[in-house]
Amino acid sequence: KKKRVVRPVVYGNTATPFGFKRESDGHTHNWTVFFRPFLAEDASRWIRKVQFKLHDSYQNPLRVIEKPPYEVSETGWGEFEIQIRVFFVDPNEKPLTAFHYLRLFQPSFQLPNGKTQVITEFYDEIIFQEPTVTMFKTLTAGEGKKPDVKKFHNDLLQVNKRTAEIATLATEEIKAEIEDL
Ligand SMILES: Cn1nnc2cc(CO)ccc21
Repeated sequence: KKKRVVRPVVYGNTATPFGFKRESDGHTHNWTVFFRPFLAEDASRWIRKVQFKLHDSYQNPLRVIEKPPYEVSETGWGEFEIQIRVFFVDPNEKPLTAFHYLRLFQPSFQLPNGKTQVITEFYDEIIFQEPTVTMFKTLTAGEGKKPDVKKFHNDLLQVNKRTAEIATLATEEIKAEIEDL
């Protein structure tokens, strides 16, 4: 019987304008690109490292993050595609590649402190087909934990609905597994 585990994840970026164009290099924004599990769990138990491939004209454009939080903060002036590669602890799991188009100008939100911030988040799910027993234990250890809602900004309802669906699915799968053991 297929032992499949689904892990909800989120990736995207935030950006804040300087409010001026920096004389030295023409930069106008601070930004942070990130990849994180949707549930508040210690992702380093199943994620070995995350690579963010920036625009080639950045200093050492391939940024490797070995422990959470898996994010890169930079300054810049333009929007461009960032390749995100997620490497797993389980050597049998091949790396996941995702693409995120860095957004500096919208969708912009007014933060409680009155500051304007661009926030863009994409919700995705990593499907582990037939993980090893160790991996299965590690992956299901994060089950049912509440998501770190404070970090969420958009389509929260949709994300919650989907998460509930996944939790139900995963629970059914685990029940079926237990019957099969
Ligand atoms: C495309 N873009 N936008 N902002 C950038 C900043 C650098 C580093 O000075 C390189 C490329 C950039």
